Amino acid sequence: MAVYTHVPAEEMEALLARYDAGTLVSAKGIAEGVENSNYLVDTSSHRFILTLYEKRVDVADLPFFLSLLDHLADKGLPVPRALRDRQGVQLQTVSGRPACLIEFLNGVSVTHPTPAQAHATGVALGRMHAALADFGGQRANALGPDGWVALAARCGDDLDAIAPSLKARVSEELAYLADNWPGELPHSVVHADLFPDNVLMLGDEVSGVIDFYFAAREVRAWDVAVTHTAWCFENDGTGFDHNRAAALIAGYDAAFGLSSAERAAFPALARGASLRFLLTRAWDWLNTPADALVTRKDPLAFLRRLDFYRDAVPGALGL
Ligand SMILES: Nc1ncnc2c1ncn2[C@@H]1O[C@H](COP(=O)(O)OP(=O)(O)OP(=O)(O)O)[C@@H](O)[C@H]1O
Ligand SMILES: N[C@@H](CCO)C(=O)O
Repeated sequence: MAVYTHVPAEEMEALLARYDAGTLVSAKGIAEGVENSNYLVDTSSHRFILTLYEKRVDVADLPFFLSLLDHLADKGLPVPRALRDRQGVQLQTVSGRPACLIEFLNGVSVTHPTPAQAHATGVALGRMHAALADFGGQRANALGPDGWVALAARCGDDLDAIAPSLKARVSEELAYLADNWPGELPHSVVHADLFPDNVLMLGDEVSGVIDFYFAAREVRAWDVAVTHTAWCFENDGTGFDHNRAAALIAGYDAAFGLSSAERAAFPALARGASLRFLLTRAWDWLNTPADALVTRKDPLAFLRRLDFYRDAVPGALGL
């Protein structure tokens, strides 16, 4: 459930009055998502998403995110823009939180992707990377290699309360990545969180890519690795699906291209991707009160992925 901030109807109406967007018909809190509060807003003429930024999103980063959405939408990608009010303002304040009224895109998130859907996602990611080649926005990746070291230190000994010896396993992985991280590969602004719940699909077509709030400048192929970790396993990190992986990589390769250096580095990139989600989930696991409305995500689902990438021969990854 993700509605942290309640927005009274009167405040919703006052917000809509700033736009040429019709009058309020209904507003419903959206259960999915964990980071921000989201409402589905229907007016007499449109449907919107109202997002109130909470928790991890730093207000200082919002201009970067909003210009990124505009850049990708301008290039024809299925990315929702934050609407401008009659004064040209995108970023509003609603119930005391920074907020945006965002275009609604049709589509559903799949839970068991088919190879065709994984292929379409690879194509969408490749097109996004192509479109980002001339995007000048700058945001450092707080959840890149340095961030993992810091987050592991903040979790500290408590990691072992999640699973025996998890702290040692994380340290071993950080040491491996310190020696093997392919930081010399091409960088770009990347989505960095392209999980199935952030891709809207109609049949086998991608109708929307959402939730850019972890986007940052990083090794570009790391984004492919993040997507690989997110799309090619069962939720619990078991059951790697080679066909899905091969389809995802083929789609990306057709739309943008994965170089031989990026392929060679893929196991290390995928280990870094798995560690990123293991650590953020571990932190949330340790710091979310048991009675919170948000369902904590299982960190061990990414420990299983990490073990898989450590042990897999590169040819098994669908590259
Ligand atoms: N532009 C959009 N068009 C249609 N539906 C959307 C749009 N933006 C968000 N949604 C819906 O709202 C849900 C939550 O959005 P989102 O994933 O951005 O939330 P979040 O709390 O920021 O996310 P997360 O926990 O994934 O980091 C999505 O699963 C989707 O169903
Ligand atoms: N996609 C992430 C949540 C956002 O960081 C996860 O599943 O852990």
